[in-house]
Amino acid sequence: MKNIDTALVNRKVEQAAETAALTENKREVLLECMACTDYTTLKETDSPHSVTAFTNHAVELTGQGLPPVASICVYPSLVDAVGVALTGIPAGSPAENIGITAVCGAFPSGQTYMEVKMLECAMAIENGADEIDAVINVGAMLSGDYDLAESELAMIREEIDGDAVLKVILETGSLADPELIYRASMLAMEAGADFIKTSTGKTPISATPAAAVVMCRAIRDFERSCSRRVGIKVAGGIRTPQEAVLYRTIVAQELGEEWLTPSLFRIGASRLVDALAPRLLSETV
Ligand SMILES: O=C[C@H](O)COP(=O)(O)O
Repeated sequence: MKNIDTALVNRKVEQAAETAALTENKREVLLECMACTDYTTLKETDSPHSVTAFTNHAVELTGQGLPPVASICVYPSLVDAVGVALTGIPAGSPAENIGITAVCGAFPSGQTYMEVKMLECAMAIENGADEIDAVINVGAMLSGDYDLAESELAMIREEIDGDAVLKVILETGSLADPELIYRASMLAMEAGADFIKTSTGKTPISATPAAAVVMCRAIRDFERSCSRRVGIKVAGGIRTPQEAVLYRTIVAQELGEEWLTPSLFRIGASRLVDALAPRLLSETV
């Protein structure tokens, strides 16, 4: 078990906060945060009609000169509605690059049969999902049954094969212990995750800067030992441009500027775009 120096993690967060404060009003930084956002709607009230309007809004923002978000993130049953809303985008439009993320595997609890989880992933992909966000077996992690947690993720990886990007949600607020967050990060990457993601956004504690630092350290160690780059997605409770810039700064500080691309860094958020877009459109930054 890796020993995590919590005092060092806290110093890293403070250091990132100081750097972030210098860049949080820079237009190019905010544009980059927008391009790395998985624009998310995960509400019990969502419907084909509401996610169509949600998707159209993201597309319209590109027409006003803002970058396309990385993906639209929805429940699996709404993937096809997003797909329909995205078809018909003229070739060459920046909005063409918007992907579709489906939260799968009995999101957010993950508490169902493996067969159901795998079927849900397969159906989401069949309906047009490019990316799957699936939660780790948090109960298994907390009970010390790490082999079970890893083998379940490996089964999901095998099910989706190379047909979609796999983001594994660690639910860091529930794992709480930094050493357990590090271990969960490592086993998710060993099971084949393309990204590790902090949280579902459905628990009392979601993304925290300290958890992001620990995950970045695991990503760095994993790359050193396995020569594979894994992305990080921070998600849950991120509403303001300042928060987004803090996470971006943590990623740059811990992993390097080369991680600041949608293929290695995502911000999962339902409200961030509504805060970023007016500022960027009013050109006050
Ligand atoms: O996966 C993304 C999260 O559910 C988004 O959480 P949020 O609604 O707090 O932004």
